[in-house]
Amino acid sequence: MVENDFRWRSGFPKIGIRPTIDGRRRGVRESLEEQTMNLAKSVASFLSEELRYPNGQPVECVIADTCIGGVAEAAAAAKKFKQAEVGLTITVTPCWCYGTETMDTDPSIPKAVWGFNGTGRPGAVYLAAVLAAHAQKGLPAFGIYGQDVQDEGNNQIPDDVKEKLLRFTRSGLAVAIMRDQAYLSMGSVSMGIAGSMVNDSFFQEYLGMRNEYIDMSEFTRRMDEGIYDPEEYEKALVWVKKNCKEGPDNNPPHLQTSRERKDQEWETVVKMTLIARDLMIGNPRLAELGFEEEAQGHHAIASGFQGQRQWTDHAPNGDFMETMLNSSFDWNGIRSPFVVATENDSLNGVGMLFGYLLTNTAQIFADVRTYWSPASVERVTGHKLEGPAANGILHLINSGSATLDGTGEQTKNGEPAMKPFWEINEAEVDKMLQASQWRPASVEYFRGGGFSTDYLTRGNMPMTMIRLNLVKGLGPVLQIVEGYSVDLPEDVHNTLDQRTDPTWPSTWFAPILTGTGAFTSAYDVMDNWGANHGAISYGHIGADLITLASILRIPVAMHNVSKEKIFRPRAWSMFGTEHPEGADFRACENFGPMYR
Ligand SMILES: C[C@H](O)[C@@H](O)[C@@H](O)C(=O)CO
Ligand SMILES: [Mn+2]
Repeated sequence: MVENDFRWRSGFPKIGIRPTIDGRRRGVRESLEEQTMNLAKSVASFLSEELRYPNGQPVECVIADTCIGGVAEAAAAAKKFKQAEVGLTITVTPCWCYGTETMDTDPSIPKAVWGFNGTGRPGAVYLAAVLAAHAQKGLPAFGIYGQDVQDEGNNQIPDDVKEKLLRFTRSGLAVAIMRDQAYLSMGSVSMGIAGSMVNDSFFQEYLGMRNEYIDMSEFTRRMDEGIYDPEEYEKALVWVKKNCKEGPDNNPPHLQTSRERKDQEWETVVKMTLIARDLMIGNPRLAELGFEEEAQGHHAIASGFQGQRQWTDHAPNGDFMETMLNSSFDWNGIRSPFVVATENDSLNGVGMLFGYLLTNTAQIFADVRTYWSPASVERVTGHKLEGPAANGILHLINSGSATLDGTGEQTKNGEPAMKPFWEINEAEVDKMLQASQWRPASVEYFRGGGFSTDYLTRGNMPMTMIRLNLVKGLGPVLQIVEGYSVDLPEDVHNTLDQRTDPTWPSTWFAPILTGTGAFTSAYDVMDNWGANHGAISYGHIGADLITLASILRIPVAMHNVSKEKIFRPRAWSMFGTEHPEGADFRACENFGPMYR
């Protein structure tokens, strides 16, 4: 297992914990000091036990040096947090304190307040007061308030509070980690796909991210001039020849290429993979080889490769490169996955980045290609869809690349899963490789050849598919659908798969239906989808995505997450409570993007 330290060399943001207190000395404050600080300590140790950074290390919390009873102590905490690179704050209190005097006022930091629901000196009343101040000052904050009254001195964190603390922290950390990182556009617009017209204002204002750009000719230059680590290249090629099974050539005989040509293409795609990674994150080996500038990389936490068509009309496609980088392992061993969008669809890349930062797991990039109604499946195959698939399925099939984690060959409690890299073992890597073939690319599409990743995702995985859209006049909008991957009988899959391109990776996806709106039927899900692509994450993470989107002020236009799991800043309810979806749009518009 490799911890890719170089990628994360700038470190991770920390979580600032702010114990606030009633500032009155000679009795009140003294009686609360210990309890308040203990509450902060228990939140800090709970979060560090539960959550990890993308490199697998436990998240780090920083607690203010003193309880915060007034503005001087609030300022001292803010100073300490700045030095410690705190990226989000959680204020905790068991008592009444003075709202605007103790609050965190940094507009670029996601914030939550846990007001202990006690009897003696209830923190919940401070919570209400400070959240009113946050609303009034346009600094939205999340309010956490346990359902049940706790006894004074009881520092146990109730389960409902834990769930909210985790949801806020996962989302707040995602926001803080992506901030100041870059999206690297490798190439430009692919086949007129609007998502690959990188919108730098969106990245800058909503995500706090930078944009980097290179022309795809940079790959040619680095290959021609040998700007990659030759030792790693040899190692990679040996590993690929041994572990990546080349599948049958599906091209019509007159388009099939020679063995010699295919071998050359393998060499090229392996070099492309090294080069794309080095472009994203840099590589100290390049400096040793005399390429100091290239060794720096583009500080990219996500990227996209245009591929089609200028590159793929002439050179091997990016499928191997995209798949390997998006997977949780390569020739160097098990490691955290990268985020690389196909067709440079930067908006899908952002969807993948959201899913990755919330879960630390690899993300599937796919075309949302076909809605198969139960009637069509029966007409074409004679098979009647059943179980979660009974209402129809979506064929998620990408034009040749998707993370190998998407095979579903990792397991959790015996069930197919996609896990953070530190939970994946070598046997699972082997199974993912065994379940995948590398099919010579369909030359009618990809004149330059290459190898497409071919696998079928195992069924019964809980999955969440999302799409970020940009709408002129409105801005970014997120769509979320939770569902399951589905197993089809082998012959049924083969018949349906043949209709698209059998050399590509396939996932059969059944959305969870609610019977209303966009979730009336699987057809309605597809019919409301905002674009040709979706980013798919393991697990039902819709609630975390909703929280994340609210921090970034990105409204959610469709989701099938149950009401009780939705957690947004308290001020959202000031925009209406009967129809939270409309309130979300109004709140996001009112507060505007995080960074301006
Ligand atoms: C090979 C084809 O051009 C595909 O790449 C194309 O249909 C898409 O993936 C569109 O999103
Ligand atoms: Mn596509």
